[in-house]
Amino acid sequence: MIIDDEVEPPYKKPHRGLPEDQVSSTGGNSKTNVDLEVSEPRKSSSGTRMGESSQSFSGNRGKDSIQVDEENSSPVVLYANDEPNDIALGPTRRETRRDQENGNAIVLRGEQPIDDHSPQFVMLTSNIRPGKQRAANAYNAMKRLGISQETVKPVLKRLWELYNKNWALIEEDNYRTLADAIFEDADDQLKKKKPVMNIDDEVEPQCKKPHGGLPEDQVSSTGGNSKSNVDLEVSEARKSSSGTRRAESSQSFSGNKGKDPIQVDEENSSSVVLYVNDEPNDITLGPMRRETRHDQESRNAIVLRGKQPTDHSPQFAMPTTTIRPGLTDTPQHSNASKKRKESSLAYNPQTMFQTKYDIASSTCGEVKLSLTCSQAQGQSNFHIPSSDEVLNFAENKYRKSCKTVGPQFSLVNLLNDLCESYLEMGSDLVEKPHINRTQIHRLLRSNEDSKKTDHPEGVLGKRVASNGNGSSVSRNEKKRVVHIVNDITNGTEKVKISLLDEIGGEELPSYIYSPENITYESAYVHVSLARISDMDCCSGCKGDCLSSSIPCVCASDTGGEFAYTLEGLLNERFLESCISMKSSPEKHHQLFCQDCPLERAKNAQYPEKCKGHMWRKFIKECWRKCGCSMLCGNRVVQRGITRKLQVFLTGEGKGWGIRTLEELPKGAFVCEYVGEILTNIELYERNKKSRGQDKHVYPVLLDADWGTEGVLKDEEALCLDATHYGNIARFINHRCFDGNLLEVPVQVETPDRHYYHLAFFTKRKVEALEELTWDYGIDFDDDSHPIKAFQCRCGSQFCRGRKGKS
Ligand SMILES: C[S@@+](CC[C@H](N)C(=O)[O-])C[C@H]1O[C@@H](n2cnc3c(N)ncnc32)[C@H](O)[C@@H]1O
Repeated sequence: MIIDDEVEPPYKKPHRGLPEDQVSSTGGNSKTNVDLEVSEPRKSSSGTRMGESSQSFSGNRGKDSIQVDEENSSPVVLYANDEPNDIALGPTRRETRRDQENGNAIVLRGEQPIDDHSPQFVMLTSNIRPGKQRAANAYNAMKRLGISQETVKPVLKRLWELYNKNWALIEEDNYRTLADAIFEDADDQLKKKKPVMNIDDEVEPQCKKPHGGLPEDQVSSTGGNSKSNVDLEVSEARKSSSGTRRAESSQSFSGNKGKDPIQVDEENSSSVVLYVNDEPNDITLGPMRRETRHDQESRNAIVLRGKQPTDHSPQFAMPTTTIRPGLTDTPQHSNASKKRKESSLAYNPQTMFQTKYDIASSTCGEVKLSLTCSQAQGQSNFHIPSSDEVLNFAENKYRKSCKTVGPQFSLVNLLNDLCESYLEMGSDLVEKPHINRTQIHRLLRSNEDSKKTDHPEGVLGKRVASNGNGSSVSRNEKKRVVHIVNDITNGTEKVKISLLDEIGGEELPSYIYSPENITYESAYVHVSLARISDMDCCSGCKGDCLSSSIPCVCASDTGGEFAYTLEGLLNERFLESCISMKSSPEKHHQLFCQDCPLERAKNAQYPEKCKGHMWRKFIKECWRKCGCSMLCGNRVVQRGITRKLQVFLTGEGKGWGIRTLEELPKGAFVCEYVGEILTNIELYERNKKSRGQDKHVYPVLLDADWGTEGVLKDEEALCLDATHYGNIARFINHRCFDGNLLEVPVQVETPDRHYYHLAFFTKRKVEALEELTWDYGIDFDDDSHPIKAFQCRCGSQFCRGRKGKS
């Protein structure tokens, strides 16, 4: 293979994440298909073919990972040192390295490594496959934060799928989302992993598993103590007192506020008990029970307070824990500590925050965690605050930000918050350095913008220098919290539906995901085979009713023509007529009840006259008594969600919304509206109780058939309320007139039209990543309507609710 120095490098700007001036590539064009490589400087004489010693990012370390087009290729060989798990955030050596033999190739510039752990980057090869290259870029960016490729890989893959293979979204803000996802992952792992080990036994062999959730190489160990260290230990409240002494200067948090701590270190220690309920913690979304629990024995508690549980509240999920001064550096643990320390330099959020922690788990479900927070080191004006001071401060902070234990609870974050509080309390600075994700984001961005350093502390240092007070982050600055939930359906739908908050600042929605409607209490929903007459079903059909030349009886309600096409879309004629009915109801039938259940619910004694309900076309699907298969083309809504959808934070003052991750053709079924089936009376009762205080409202009326029969009984006048139980449709926002979805009543199991399914279909082709919206049909001037009006921010030129209620 010939290396041609003269040839224009194909990738001039190899890496979005790396400052351009730090990486350059030479080398010629080639057809070489090269996996991203990191290799030792090699003795290879060819200089062209990657030898045995090369390591590829695709995981085949030590193997020959590239295919070289012998004739045309000239790979750029890039070297990185072979230190595993290095801290990536250290200043790096400014240097240029070359493949000695071929005189080409890698040019890596950076600063001198401060120590042996400094990684060196990496790599560009000519004609790297774009996907691979972008993956490698991502690995690089993360590596610079000390996150190993092994850790990044699964998260990156997940994000990549989540974003529908859209690399740009992953690369945005210098991989901020990726970094966040890795954090979340680590948090999740921490939460999920059941601790194992009797914490009372402090002998070395029982601390085999250093960390409840992270792989061993991701757990760091505290080094020595310093005056500014904070050591937190998390374990079951216990009586043990042996082997737990730490150096005199170590400081522990105490939650017991003046009461006797759980004595561990007789001289210096005090303990904190964190109580969180102990149900499995995998309910991602749901109203949360916030509670305070005390350990009877120890009388010590960090109190996580919040609202009283509601009827709908699932419980969340952490083992009972105690925080107390360090155990991990005791002689008994020294081997394990050492081992952990050796491997602690891989990904570890705490390393990023300059905070280290030791975690050990026991066979009886306890976790011991020691946290060292070292930002305070070197701050001349730092004093060690009292434990009570810190706890009060942290508790207040939590109260203010409503950070109660919920689905997003993370022990690591909590500990980190405590550390931050410690720093804030201990520092005399007006503005304090919050070393948190916000900081990391800023650092990432700063890295990209300034292209000056790989070292976040370097950036910090400059900022510190710039304002002269040791800090760059305003205390009041709003924290940016980015959430990613992989599947909000908790596996109840056939497809996963992710949730993404790229903006931050919004709590995760609080409700229970339900894929199907469920009666709350009094609603009359009678589903039985006996109610389905022969005229209502096609018991003689087989297979797919749509494939028959003569439509079966199930099409009779839709004029002898099925509502669906062979492609599974809503029939154009049917769709257009529904759209027309909705957009100009006056031209079509308005139905008026003799005795309107809505008005009755408002005023039972003197109900006002019915204001009218829009008459709708129904789709009647094949159902249980029909002979066709579940794959029949006339069973679309009942097969459930099939499209790739995502809940996202809209950032337009509308709260969460839904978007599609794939292009949707016109007439595509998206989802149905699922909630609790309530009577109107029940809905009014709920509204009365909430007194309009709820931020968002989630009811829809099932009034498509009101007024066609005589007087509807209260238990037959129904609505769906997705406030507490609902599916993804609860997130669909309103848009005046030109929303891209249309709601259509669908009969799926009963001919009774007072209960039906409300299904959403696209009114037109919808592009990937477009928000999905429908017109709620709100009268923004009607204050008495059960679906409360809001100040509309739909952005439509036809908006009729801009001046509505705020
Ligand atoms: C069914 S929920 C939709 C999901 C909601 N955005 C959320 O975050 O949970 C309806 C509520 O969303 C908000 N909303 C929906 N469409 C809106 C719009 N066009 N402008 C402002 N707020 C809107 C209103 O608060 C409304 O009560």
